[in-house]
Amino acid sequence: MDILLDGISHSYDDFEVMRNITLKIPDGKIVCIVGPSGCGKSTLLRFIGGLERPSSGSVLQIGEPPEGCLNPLTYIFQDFALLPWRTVSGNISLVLEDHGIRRAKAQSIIDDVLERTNLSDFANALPKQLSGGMKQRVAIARALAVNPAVMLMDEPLSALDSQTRELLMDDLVGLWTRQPFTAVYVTHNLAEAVRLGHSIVVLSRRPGQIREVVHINKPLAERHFGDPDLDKTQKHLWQLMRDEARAADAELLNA
Ligand SMILES: Nc1ncnc2c1ncn2[C@@H]1O[C@H](COP(=O)(O)OP(=O)(O)OP(=O)(O)O)[C@@H](O)[C@H]1O
Repeated sequence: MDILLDGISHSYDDFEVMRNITLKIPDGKIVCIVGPSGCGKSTLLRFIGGLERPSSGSVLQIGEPPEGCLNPLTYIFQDFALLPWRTVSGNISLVLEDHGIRRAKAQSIIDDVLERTNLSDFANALPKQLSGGMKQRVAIARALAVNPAVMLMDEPLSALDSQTRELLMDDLVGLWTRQPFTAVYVTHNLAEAVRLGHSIVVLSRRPGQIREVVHINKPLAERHFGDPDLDKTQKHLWQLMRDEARAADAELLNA
């Protein structure tokens, strides 16, 4: 299923947040969204997820969700959002219970997503026993369990230290390579964007408008830490963003 954002503009009363965003999220691709603080990245994600409606323009779903999809648009947040009293398995089974899926069918889905996220040995652990990186793996496994059409990822790695972020990026690349998924991935981190994005949308400061969409053709599995091509793209992204980020920073300070 593709998602098309068609001419999205939004204001909160007379506070204009974004202007005329038109963008396609193609099936099976990861689209990263970067831009200075306050340019409307999370707001755009809420529009795609249907949690809020834009003042004008529309979010169109083109085509059918994948077979067995329980929840077409599924969020992954930076704070993991796990229930502390439920085990890893229990946290995943919760989203299946919501859809009336229990017992053997639920167990086979849980086993599959735990295996795909290398969590099989931690099925009975409680969140408090897990590191931040492991908790985020559980959140990813939980999202995969509903076989979403599109994963909406809002700064999913930003609560983690840099080594753990590297490991999780490798995991996401491995997951995508084994079974491509569609994602909109909001991040402040340009290194994440060039490692994970098939395309990277650079927004201007508020009101957020698309400044440029950068496409990266190198397969995800061939992108590595310190890759000179990626470094070049990252520098280009930073050049696009630097002045906007500085202006946005000053704007927030003066608000
Ligand atoms: N419900 C709301 N009511 C009023 N203003 C809002 C609301 N939600 C967001 N905003 C404002 O809209 C602007 C865009 O917010 P948003 O959180 O989407 O930006 P962002 O690009 O994700 O920011 P950051 O990178 O800092 O997370 C901000 O100025 C924010 O204060």
